[in-house]
Amino acid sequence: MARRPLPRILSNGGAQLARSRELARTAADSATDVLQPLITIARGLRRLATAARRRWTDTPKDRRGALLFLVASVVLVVALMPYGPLLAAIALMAAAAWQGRDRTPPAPDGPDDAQTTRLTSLYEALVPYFSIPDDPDPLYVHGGSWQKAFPAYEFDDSGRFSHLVIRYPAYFTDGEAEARTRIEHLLTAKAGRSREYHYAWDEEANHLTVTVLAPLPADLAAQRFVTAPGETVLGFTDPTRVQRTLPLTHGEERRDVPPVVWRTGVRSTEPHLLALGQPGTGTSTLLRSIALQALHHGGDLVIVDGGGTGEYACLTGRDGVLAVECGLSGALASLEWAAQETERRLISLNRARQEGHPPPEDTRRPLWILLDRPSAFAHLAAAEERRDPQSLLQVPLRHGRAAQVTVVVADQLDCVDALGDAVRQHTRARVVLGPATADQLAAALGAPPHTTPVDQVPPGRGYARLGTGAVHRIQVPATPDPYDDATSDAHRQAVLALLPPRTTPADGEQVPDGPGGGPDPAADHAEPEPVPSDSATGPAGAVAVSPRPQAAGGAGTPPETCPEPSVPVSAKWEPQPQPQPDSAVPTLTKH
Ligand SMILES: Nc1ncnc2c1ncn2[C@@H]1O[C@H](COP(=O)(O)OP(=O)(O)OP(=O)(O)O)[C@@H](O)[C@H]1O
Repeated sequence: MARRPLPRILSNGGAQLARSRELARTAADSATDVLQPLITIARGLRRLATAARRRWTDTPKDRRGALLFLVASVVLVVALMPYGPLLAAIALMAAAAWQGRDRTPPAPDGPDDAQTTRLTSLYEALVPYFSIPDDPDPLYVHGGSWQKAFPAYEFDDSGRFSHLVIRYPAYFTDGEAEARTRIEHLLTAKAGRSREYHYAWDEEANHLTVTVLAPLPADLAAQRFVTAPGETVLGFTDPTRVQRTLPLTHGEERRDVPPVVWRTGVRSTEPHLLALGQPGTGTSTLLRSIALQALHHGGDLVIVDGGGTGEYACLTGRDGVLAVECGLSGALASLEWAAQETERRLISLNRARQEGHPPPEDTRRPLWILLDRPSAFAHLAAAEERRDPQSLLQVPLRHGRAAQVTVVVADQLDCVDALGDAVRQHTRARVVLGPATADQLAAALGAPPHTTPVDQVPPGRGYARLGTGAVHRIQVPATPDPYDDATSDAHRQAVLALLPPRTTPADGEQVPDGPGGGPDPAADHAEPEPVPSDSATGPAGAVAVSPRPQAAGGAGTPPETCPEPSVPVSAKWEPQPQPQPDSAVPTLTKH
């Protein structure tokens, strides 16, 4: 079915709203400036009236007559004097202006004692890093003054730094990543490890600006995101690094949140994605979130789950989901079909181009291949002397972009050695979730983040980098498995609402229904059916790989443990330039 574009107000409504709010705020500020004298006099008159009323109530009743007589006499004298009423009005306005003045005490000029102690201790800690014995006029010296070293600082209500500008001597090697990292670690320790900091090095001015980052919202649930076809929201980030915002609902509330949007398709510069993380940090949740968005935009999905824990059962048999595979045979069959389908699309596209026709209809529907923990299959395939399913990703990874085929791989950080070369070289969009060392982040993303990772992070929190772009902090929207008992009801309903309807079964075919409308996990432990060899059958037509429920620990289910790495445990992964036009891709290579 043809899709109509979103109305303009929905596609860029967030930006318009933000602009209108900004205009309203500017207008209110200007009006307040112009009306400030009137506001002051009105406030003073109110204070004078309150004081007069208090005086009247405090006066004993037997003296009120005399007081009233005195006031009446003064009013009479003023009224009879030449220019008396005018002078009285001027005097009243002056008194009101004086009474109505802003009486908030001015902020103290310098830091208080506790703040001075913090600044002094930080200065002393930096001395060994920012001084050399031969410096005739050292900026940093033991017992020296911090005033010249810290030109700007701010503290929060708890007395900790919220913003700090640090000057450093020109001979400090701020171009070296190691030297910077040393300073950043020291500052993180001194300013409090429980928060995240952004470090901006100004190499021209020899200034380092440290800013405390507000925690990313961790309560955003899966929902329909206002995005165009070909755009996938990976998560949400800081407003400073992203211009665009998305309107999100959170219960009754509406918020505009800056997203990290990944673009796929023929014009994408990062057509495939690799998500890494420690176990339980939310990589499967990210894949589920991507799957729901892909289905919403009319994509076809092949899901291969090496974890074998049935986390994608909710997608089985849904419109657009071609297969959800947990066993090795099923994974091999599905990926073989996906590789053939990519080739078929390429041939068809090429033929159409040569004949001067537009791309054929059956090559336009996006095909998504989602692989969770392929490293588990690598181990199993080696044990059974069968083909590693990852080897079948070569064609989709290399040529998928032109054929609207997108590959998303998720695996554990410790199992990165088991990922094939093609996966490492062709996944230019990268996400790392959960705790990770600075080295692991730099190796996986191809560049270190400008913020320090914190020790305790909620699930779904991490970093994302699209190609050679900036490294973003990211929080993945909560998209839990709706069939998991631990999932809250609100989150379950949110995910269920996003699932497409079930595929109408072909004649005689049964799509099993389990509890809660889901598939029966015990219904199929058998090896999958052979894949039709005729790959020219488009996914939009007859389903190439018939939907089947998840195997839950059957003979073909891969082990849940991570396979032994094929190189020593100390093996290190580092970014390596590619010998291709897209050579800036962060690749992970063995040492
Ligand atoms: N973005 C998120 N927001 C809220 N909760 C999340 C988020 N991501 C994951 N979780 C929760 O964290 C737990 C682990 O998530 P998930 O299964 O996606 O992790 P994983 O990295 O795939 O781990 P494993 O490989 O062990 O399955 C689940 O309970 C899930 O609901």
